[in-house]
Amino acid sequence: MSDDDPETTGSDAIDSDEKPGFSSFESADLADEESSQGLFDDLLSGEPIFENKEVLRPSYTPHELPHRSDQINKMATILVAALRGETPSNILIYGKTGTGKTASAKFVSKELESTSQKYSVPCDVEYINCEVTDTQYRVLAQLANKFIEKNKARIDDRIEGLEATLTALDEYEAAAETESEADADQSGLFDGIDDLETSEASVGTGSSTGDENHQQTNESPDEMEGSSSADIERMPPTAPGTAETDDERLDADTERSEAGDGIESDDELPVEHPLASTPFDSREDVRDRIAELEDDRDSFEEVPMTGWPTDRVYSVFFDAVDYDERVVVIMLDEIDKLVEKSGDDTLYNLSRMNSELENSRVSIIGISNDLKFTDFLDPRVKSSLGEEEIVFPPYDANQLRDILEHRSDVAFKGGALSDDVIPLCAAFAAQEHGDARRALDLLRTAGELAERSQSETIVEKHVREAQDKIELDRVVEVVRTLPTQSKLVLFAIILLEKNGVHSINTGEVFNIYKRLCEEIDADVLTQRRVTDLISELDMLGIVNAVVVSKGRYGRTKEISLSVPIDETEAVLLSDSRLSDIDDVQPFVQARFEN
Ligand SMILES: Nc1ncnc2c1ncn2[C@@H]1O[C@H](COP(=O)(O)OP(=O)(O)OP(=O)(O)O)[C@@H](O)[C@H]1O
Repeated sequence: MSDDDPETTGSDAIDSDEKPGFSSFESADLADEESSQGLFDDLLSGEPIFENKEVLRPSYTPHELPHRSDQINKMATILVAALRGETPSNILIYGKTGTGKTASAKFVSKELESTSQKYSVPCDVEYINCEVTDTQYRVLAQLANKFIEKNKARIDDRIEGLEATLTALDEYEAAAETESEADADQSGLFDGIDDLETSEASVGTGSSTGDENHQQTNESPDEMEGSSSADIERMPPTAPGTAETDDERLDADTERSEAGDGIESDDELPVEHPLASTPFDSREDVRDRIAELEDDRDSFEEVPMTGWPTDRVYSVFFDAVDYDERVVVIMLDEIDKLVEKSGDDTLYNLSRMNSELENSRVSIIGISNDLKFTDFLDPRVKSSLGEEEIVFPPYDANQLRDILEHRSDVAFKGGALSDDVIPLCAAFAAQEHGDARRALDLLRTAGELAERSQSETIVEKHVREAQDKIELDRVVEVVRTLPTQSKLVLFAIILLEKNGVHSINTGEVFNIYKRLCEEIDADVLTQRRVTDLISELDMLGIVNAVVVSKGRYGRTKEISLSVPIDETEAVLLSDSRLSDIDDVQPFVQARFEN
């Protein structure tokens, strides 16, 4: 069938349906074709620069991670314990943003899961981004629900397997019965002298059956066993009787009968009783187990995203993890955000779980770009979590070049990059702090800018423009999402700078800030709190605040703006609460003049 078929059918159906709306839409289409202004034509006609832009996006997980083999190997050496059924040490991964921590950890966990499947060792890896899931309740609820889901899926698989066993058992018994009947018929056919007792015995599991068969075929018991074993080996165990002769079937039954109670134990005999390699003795046992599993499945109650007491959530999570024998690796990315937002209770609970778990074992991988976050941890949590530490150093320009070259082969059309583009992107990102994400962003943005300007190749100019654009986008985003109080503090600094004040100090900022608050009826924070907000702006890279000593007058902060003043002011004024503040300009000016 061609791809076009459904479309053709679709439009036919529309016509015959006599829907005036659709018909006129179709004719409008034709009209548009003629009257099109070519808005998109020009853009489409330019040879696109990208072959596959997606590989430059942060969401893309690369198959190779150049310059991270040491860290990846170290993680693998620690986590291999999980594949041996042991508990791997907890790992803390540190490194600045964009140094490949998440990508490497995800790569290793993917390998771990696939190897565990290959060797049928139960091992689960769960990834949680604590920037999004930042409270103990949410972390535990998310983990609980993931494990409940996994448990349910495993239970369903098991039930399916047990139901298949029951079906096999039905078939097996039906086949056995048919053979016994055939046996009875044949006994009659042969010479009509077999006594009733013998043919009855062949229906059941009596050990005389074999002798009966041997008599029927006039073969010695030894010859009989030899030929039947070979034939049985070719038979599928779940479908007895499909490809075998009646004699072979009888032979198989004979063997089973000799093994006692219908369950085969002889290794040489491949047609097994469906329960032979199971822990079950009877159909009833299997049914009981299915009912038990169904009860288990129904007993799992998903945790709502709010509303339960945390200890209940923990207990559901605990039971869900311990339901099966397995090693569980919990990966907490941006773990510092979790500690910052809600303390170290979650980590405390997770790290002491192993002493209480009966079936499973838990190991934690924490990922952080804040090297100091462990200072806020309870010493017990700190030592348990940091059993192994792996540091991801920033990439240097050469390493970033390698990373970009790997990606650009797939991302761009041949010849789309001029020679200096990758080195420049790498150099810019290395200057920043060796951030591969930034380098990839730069390359992608440079490509987009080149595409937009209908250029056939990306050149140095595009990279520089991309650098400015990314920086501005970042500032705009950071400023736009600041809380109102921080916006007011920042606006105070902007007004001071605009009025030519250099070496701005906290007192000056506070005075203007106070005035601005009054203008828009906002609460006025204390000077100490305003000092904290200035430090936060400094950390975000929006202002630069250096502490300078003023001799016997003590120390003070000198503040200056680190971002483009006009664009930042424009973003602040786009906030509806702050937009009136423009009017206070004369007032601010007046304060400087006296
Ligand atoms: N060695 C590498 N090879 C290829 N791509 C890499 C490498 N290191 C990082 N990257 C890419 O850089 C981007 C950022 O990497 P990643 O998310 O792993 O950084 P991170 O250290 O976890 O940063 P953050 O702390 O900000 O989360 C991703 O797109 C990733 O694919």
